[in-house]
Amino acid sequence: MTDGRGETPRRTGMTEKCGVVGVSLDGRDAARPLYYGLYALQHRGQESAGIVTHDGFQQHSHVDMGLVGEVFDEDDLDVLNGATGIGHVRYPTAGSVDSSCAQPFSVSFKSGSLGLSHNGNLVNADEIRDELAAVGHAFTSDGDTEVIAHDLARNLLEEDLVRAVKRTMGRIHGSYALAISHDDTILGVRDPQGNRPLCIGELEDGYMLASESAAIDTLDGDLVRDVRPGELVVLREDGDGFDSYQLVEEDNTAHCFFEHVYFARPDSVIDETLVYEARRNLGRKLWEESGVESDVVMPVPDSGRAFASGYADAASETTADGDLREESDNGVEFAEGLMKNRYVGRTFIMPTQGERERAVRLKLNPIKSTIEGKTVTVIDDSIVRGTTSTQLVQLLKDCGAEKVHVRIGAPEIVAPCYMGINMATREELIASDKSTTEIRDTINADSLAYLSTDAVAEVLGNDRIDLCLGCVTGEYPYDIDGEATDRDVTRPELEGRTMHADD
Ligand SMILES: O=P(O)(O)OC[C@H]1O[C@H](OP(=O)(O)OP(=O)(O)O)[C@H](O)[C@@H]1O
Ligand SMILES: NC(=O)CC[C@H](N)C(=O)O
Ligand SMILES: [Mg+2]
Repeated sequence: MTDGRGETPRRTGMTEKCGVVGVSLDGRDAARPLYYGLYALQHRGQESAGIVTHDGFQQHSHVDMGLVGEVFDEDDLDVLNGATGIGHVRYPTAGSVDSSCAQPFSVSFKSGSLGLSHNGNLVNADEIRDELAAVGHAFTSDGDTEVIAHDLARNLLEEDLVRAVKRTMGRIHGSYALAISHDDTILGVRDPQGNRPLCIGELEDGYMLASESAAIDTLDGDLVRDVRPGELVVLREDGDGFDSYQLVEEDNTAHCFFEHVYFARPDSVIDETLVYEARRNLGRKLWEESGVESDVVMPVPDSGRAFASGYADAASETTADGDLREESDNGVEFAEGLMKNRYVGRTFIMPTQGERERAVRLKLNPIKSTIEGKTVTVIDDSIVRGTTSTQLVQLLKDCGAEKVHVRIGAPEIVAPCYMGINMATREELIASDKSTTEIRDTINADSLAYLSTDAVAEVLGNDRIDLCLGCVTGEYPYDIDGEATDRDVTRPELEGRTMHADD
């Protein structure tokens, strides 16, 4: 058994949330499929990676700081024996940014062993930790994920698996997509509002769970369906199917709309929607709502690409006034005028403003001939701090653009995310205290428009109340101290262990 929990410096500015994966196979070792599954989810977390497997007798674990390709070598994978297991890639949102919070968490207790991978963020982890610590639980981290593992381990001493999970779900509040190993049984759990994604895949010789369907594709599997909000999925032994238990049912979901806008891979299907198509449709809406005639439309790579392609498509059909184009009217030209250095990752969460500004310049370089003397519309998915758009507008003007219009495929981000995405604090968010006109002036654009929140809901096929829109409305689907809510979120009082599953 290996457990390498070394220290490496924090890797910054590249990812925003965690990725989880779990597999149950018919005899074949799970380690390599888990490794490739994590590789497909690398964009969801680059601070640490880990795998826990079970060979029917004992649990094996290898967890370390770094990228998937750095954390595991052939020897590490060779000793992760067993046909079942779970994996995790982390971007920290709660707890320390070091190996003490790297996942999967492992807990051994009287009736077996547990491994737990978590994507999301609990809003009541401290209350539960205090309560469990008071009855003798020793924690090795300050994160929220270990709290879930301990609570479940404790419940498993008194209840069967399904009841124990239900009881834990009654205690934890916030967002969670979990892949859990209980000895050689693999479980998937999604929070009652389905805030973070989790799906089920069928492989040639088994079943798997993954944050995004792209991980299932990587293993040549088929997407079966999303794990439903409030559902527990138990993968059967020997990869022989899965069982489903709807443990909690809520009237409304709170799917994170930003998974579709920015976080997830465009080739993933989340809650039955292909992310690429959603982005293209958001781009089309953006043209309908705020299209502006210009010589050329260009995306801000990477995430702006699908938005710009939808925007340009719509622009080739109708004018900015909504009239059908004449045959002689060529509409607007679509051009990749900004080249991305593929070795620079995501920039918006880099720790200092200086680093973020340098990174944008390092990452994006304009092609002068597509810009000089032209009216340019640049399309991005979002403006967070305004670093990217401020620099881009300047770059394009330096290249001789006559006018620069900026169009954004999401609404203004006015408030932080508490649900597992590392957004800036209110003070850092450019739209938290500025109007769109003031932002336009700050970034020095000739015009600026964002997509409306209603358009987002319409494109994603949800009512507003079924989405988590906290970062754009300032009203959250959870009870968060000091923040407003958009629904009834009364939580049951913490009553120690008197709260029981009722079936
Ligand atoms: O207003 P800002 O604070 O600059 O943040 C917004 C930018 O950050 C993201 O890009 P990022 O570089 O993180 O990743 P991407 O390559 O996937 O677009 C997003 O796509 C915007 O371009
Ligand atoms: N980004 C996430 O989903 C993070 C999971 C967990 N809250 C952690 O910080 O480890
Ligand atoms: Mg970007």
